[in-house]
Amino acid sequence: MAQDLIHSFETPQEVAEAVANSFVQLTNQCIADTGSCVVAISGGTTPNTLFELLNTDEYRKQLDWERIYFLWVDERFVPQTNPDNNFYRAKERLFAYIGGSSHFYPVPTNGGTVEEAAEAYEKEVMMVLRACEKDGVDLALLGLGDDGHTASLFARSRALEETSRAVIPVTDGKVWQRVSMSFPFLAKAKQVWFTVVGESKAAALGRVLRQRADYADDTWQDRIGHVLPGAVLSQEEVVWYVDTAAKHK
Ligand SMILES: O=C1O[C@H](COP(=O)(O)O)[C@@H](O)[C@H](O)[C@H]1O
Repeated sequence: MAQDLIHSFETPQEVAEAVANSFVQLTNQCIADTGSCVVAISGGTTPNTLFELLNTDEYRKQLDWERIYFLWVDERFVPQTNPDNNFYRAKERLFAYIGGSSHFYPVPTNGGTVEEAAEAYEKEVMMVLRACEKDGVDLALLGLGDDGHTASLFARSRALEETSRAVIPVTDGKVWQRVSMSFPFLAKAKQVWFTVVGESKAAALGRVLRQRADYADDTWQDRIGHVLPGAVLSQEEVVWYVDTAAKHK
């Protein structure tokens, strides 16, 4: 039976500090056990504070940057110079500073079509996993939209019908065309952590947590179509880092 472990904090800053501390512990343990740690980072603005924290002296020196491989859970199909691009935000806050000592793999969005970008990114993701001798990411750091979407997997999207591909183009999501890791792929993540902050998320978080409790005995496949995307993943344990404003309802 799947279980949700919910860590609540007063402020978004405290949430980010808790995630950063767990991130240090998990990546170091994973590297000690397997020689590497493959992390898939959420899109959106919520991870901004985490990126900034990881780029402080305190955290920079606690992380084994050369053995952490950063992938993106999802990306908006806009050039990497566009402030709406998820990699752009992470680069401005973290990767431009960490530079050569880290391995990071942004989604290729600077040309071609969204379908080509998804195909190319899937190959890259598989190449990283092969090199690290893993069949899924060690950690998926996810967020939650006001509408209950996670990654770029939206309720009623065709993307939810995917059964085999790891990375897919999403052309029926919101605002942009997008590239996203699929549920079949995210279902193989060893650890799943959600970070959810702000009052605008309260209604979606409340619904998602209720659905997760109602469907706790169901597989992720059986949940599709019945629950919001944030309630689909059914790893044995899913960890939530939330602030008071998001947990309010
Ligand atoms: O579009 C997206 O939205 C969610 C939430 O974004 P945020 O800006 O509220 O943090 C995000 O988790 C997802 O990865 C992203 O593509």
